[in-house]
Formats: sequence, C-alpha cells, structure tokens
Amino acid sequence: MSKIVLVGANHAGTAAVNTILDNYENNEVVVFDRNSNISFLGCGMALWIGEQIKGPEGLFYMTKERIEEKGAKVHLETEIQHIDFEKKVVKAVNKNGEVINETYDKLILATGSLPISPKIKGSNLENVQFVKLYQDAQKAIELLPNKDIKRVAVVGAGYIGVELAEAFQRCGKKVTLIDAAESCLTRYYDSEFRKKMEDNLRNKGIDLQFNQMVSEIKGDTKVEGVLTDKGEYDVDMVVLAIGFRPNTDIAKDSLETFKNGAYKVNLNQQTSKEDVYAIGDCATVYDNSIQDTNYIALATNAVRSGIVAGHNVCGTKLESIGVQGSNGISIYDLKMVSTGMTLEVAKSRGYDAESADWADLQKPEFIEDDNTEVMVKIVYDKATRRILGAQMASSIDISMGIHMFSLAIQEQLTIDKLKLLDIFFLPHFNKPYNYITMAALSAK
Ligand SMILES: Cc1cc2nc3c(=O)[nH]c(=O)nc-3n(C[C@H](O)[C@H](O)[C@H](O)COP(=O)(O)OP(=O)(O)OC[C@H]3O[C@@H](n4cnc5c(N)ncnc54)[C@H](O)[C@@H]3O)c2cc1C
Ligand SMILES: NC(=O)C1=CN([C@@H]2O[C@H](COP(=O)(O)OP(=O)(O)OC[C@H]3O[C@@H](n4cnc5c(N)ncnc54)[C@H](O)[C@@H]3O)[C@@H](O)[C@H]2O)C=CC1
Repeated sequence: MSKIVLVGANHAGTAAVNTILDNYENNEVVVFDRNSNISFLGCGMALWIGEQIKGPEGLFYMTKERIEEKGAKVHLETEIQHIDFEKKVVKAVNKNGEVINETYDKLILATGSLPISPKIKGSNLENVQFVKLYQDAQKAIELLPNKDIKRVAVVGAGYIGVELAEAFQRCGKKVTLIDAAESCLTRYYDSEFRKKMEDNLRNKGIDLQFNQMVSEIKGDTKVEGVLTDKGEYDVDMVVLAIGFRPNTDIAKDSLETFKNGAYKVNLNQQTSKEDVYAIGDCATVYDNSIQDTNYIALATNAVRSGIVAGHNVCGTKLESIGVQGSNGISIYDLKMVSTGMTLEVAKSRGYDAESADWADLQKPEFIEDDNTEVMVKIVYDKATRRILGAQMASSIDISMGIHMFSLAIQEQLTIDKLKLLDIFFLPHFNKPYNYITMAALSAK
C-alpha cells in the first residue's frame, strides 16, 4: 500500500486519480486543488461565450463527490504552498487559512499552466480579461450584455484568440484580433492554410491586425483602447491570449526543468526525483515529430500523461509512446487540423524538409450535394523521407484523416509508405484517387 498525493485535479490530475482508483486497490489517495471546481473543459469556453451551447453545465465531467465515492480524499480551494522533498511532506493551506501537512510516498504534480501575462501598462484595468478558468469565462459572459462594451480586442491569434474572436463576433461585438506574428495560428499551419483562416475571419467582419506588438492598454480605470507599435485601436474590452507557461513555481528550484520551466519527465512521467511524477501542462512531452523533448499544452496530452503516471505510481511500468501535438480548430464553417511540424517549423529546426500538397473535391464530381474541397499538405524530410507533419482543411469534418498522419509520425513512417496505402473508395466518402493518396503520390 502506498500513499499517493496529487497536486492539481483538472484534466491531468483527474485522469491520474481515475486511473489509480479504477485499477488499483488499497492505496491512500489525497488530492488537492486550489480551485473550487475540477475538470472544466476550456475548449467549451468559446462555444459558451458565443452562445453555441446553452450553458456551462456540460463542460465538467468530474466532481469532488464522484472522486471521493471511489475512495480518495479531495481538498478543493486548498493550495499547496510548499513541498519538502527530503521529508516527503506537502504543505497545503485552505481558503480558511488552515494548514494541512500531508506526507506522501509518491507525489504527482498536475499544476497545469498559467496564461502568459504581457508586461505592459494597463493590463490591470477593468475589462481586461484572461481566459483559462471557468471563473474567467463567467466574468467574460457577465460583461457581454453591458451595452458599453461594443468593441473587443483579442490579443494573440493562436488557438484561444481565434476561437474567442469568433465567439465575440457571434454575440454582436466588433472584434479586432491582434498578433505579433504575421498571421493567425502560425504555430500550427503554413501560410496557405493561415490565409484560408484569415479570409474566413475577415468575411465575418473581424479586423485582423498582425505583425504588431501591443505596448499599452489605455484607459483611466476601464479599458478605452489598445496601443501597438503600428497603431491605436479604440476598444472597450481586451482579452489576452498570448500563450501558456507551465505553472511550476512551487518546485522548479528542486526539480530539473525544460527551457520554459516545465518539469522535465521521462517516458514514465517521472521527474528528476524518483517518487515525484509530473503530468499535463506543467510537464514536458516526448515529441515524435522532432524525436526530442518538447512542451505542448493540450488537454489530450494531459489526459494521456495522467493515465501513464497513474499506472506507474501503482507499480505497473508503462511508458508514454510520445505525442505529435495533434490539434484541430473549427471556426464558422472552416475546419482545420494539423499534427507534427509545419513546413516552416521543420525548416526553422534545420530539417531539409519538403511538402506534398493536394486540393480536390472530397467526392467524385457526379455527387452534386455536400461535396466540398479538401486541402491536404504532408511535410516530410527529403533525405530520410520520414513524415514530419500534416495539415488538412475543409468545410466538412476531415478530422479522422489527421489521426492517420499522427500514427504515421509516431511510427516514423516514410511518405513512400502512404503512396499505395489501402484507402477504401466509396463515392459517398471519397474518390478512387483520393486526396491523401494523390498528395502522397505527388511527393518528389
Ligand atoms: C480557452 C481554452 C481552450 C482550450 N481548448 C483546448 C482544446 O480544444 N483541445 C485541447 O487539447 N486543449 C485545449 N486547451 C488546453 C487545455 O485546457 C490544457 O492543456 C489543459 O487544461 C491542461 O490540463 P492540466 O490538468 O495539465 O492543467 P490545468 O488545466 O492548468 O489544471 C491545473 C490544476 O492545478 C491546480 N493547481 C495549480 N497550482 C496548484 C497548487 N499550488 N495547489 C493546488 N492546486 C493547484 C489548478 O487549480 C488547476 O485545477 C484549452 C485551454 C483553454 C484555456
Ligand atoms: N483547439 C485546440 O486544440 C486548442 C488548444 N489550446 C491550447 O492552449 C494553449 C494556449 O493557447 P493560446 O494562448 O491561444 O496559445 P497559442 O500558442 O496557440 O497562441 C499564442 C499567440 O499569441 C501570439 N503572441 C505571443 N506573444 C504576443 C504578444 N506579446 N503580442 C501579441 N501576440 C503575441 C503568438 O504569436 C501566438 O499566435 C496552447 O497550447 C493551445 O494549443 C487552446 C485553445 C484551443
């Protein structure tokens, strides 16, 4: 029997605690989270703000009570403030100021990430909003009916920024989307895909302001405008979405960390201390596309790493198979999915990379209804022929296609292996010369 203490009970923590309690008996499990809720799906935030779902109720999939029914002790609104790794004790303080000192045999850190806060004047003004927690979405939603808030600047045109730009536009706000990079979604897509998303956003009246750094948020007490190195925009609300940083302040001086401060873990999710595991957004991942350690903050990685750690702390040796950073986005009618590296990222990392591209109708021309274009790009290494990444875009759901590319990268397949891959044909789904085969065959 082991005593397992878990710090953080959102996606990674919940996955770990479920794995432990569903598969192993006789462990003492104690869970701490400083928030009042657990398992909030941030991915539903834009749908909630944009009124595409009725409310937030369905955005939670686990409660303190359900975890406790399975046998763990859960302390919510209780923050871990110190860890003594020698004595193996965590010091927790609850919302009433009471201190709990809890010993552990195995410790799992699942403290996640925090939104990056730009060091600019005005970031503490009223109506400046971060978007991470359930409480952040609640605050944003409370502001929406306010007639004085007509114009919203979203800073950061990554995944959160683009999703929120759509959400605010859907509820009648005039939206300006600002990014330091030359376009939106630069981490995930090459320029031809980004152009599709840019056109999609512009068509809905979203003002795109790229290649500029925000230098100040203007206003006396409330937001009145945003200043960048290229211009000034009159707005009533600012949403900051410029990326996440790992939340590792409680142990970054005691454990080995990655260049961005994430806890470095091995394939068992073990940190530099044998009995301490780290999972989710506070930890590194092994990235099969670069064949090296990386930092990729995604709920999917959080869940998988939680499962791996859950088994390992209970004595079953299980190694992560690594990740590809597979991701997707759906904005109005445009769906885009990607995995691994873009061509730009691959080249910037020094690969002699090339891409095989194809765009075609999904189904044969004689299918006149629901037949739309699909765009696919496969990135590969010219010397080794290894597939490094893939991107797809369409107005239909092409998400299952990207999972195949994800597996191909995981298994280090070459582009040539895809050329004659047995892909079935049925006019309802695709063409005999389907877009994946055609893209692969076009590889030089
Ligand atoms: C708006 C939005 C949309 C997103 N959409 C997607 C999506 O579509 N797909 C996707 O894969 N990912 C998405 N993500 C990313 C995803 O939410 C994160 O990758 C995921 O939440 C990571 O889970 P985690 O459990 O590792 O960390 P977190 O969710 O950050 O949870 C960490 C937990 O630790 C607790 N904690 C922290 N410090 C302490 C402490 N000292 N003591 C006690 N408790 C502590 C926190 O209260 C929190 O509950 C989105 C994120 C946001 C904000
Ligand atoms: N659909 C999905 O899978 C989703 C995933 N997520 C994940 O959550 C995490 C956080 O998301 P985001 O905050 O959107 O991060 P992100 O990394 O996707 O985007 C951040 C954006 O901010 C820009 N930026 C950085 N500093 C800036 C500055 N000072 N001024 C202006 N722009 C600046 C960057 O160029 C980038 O475009 C990511 O890991 C993301 O993948 C979030 C939402 C949806």
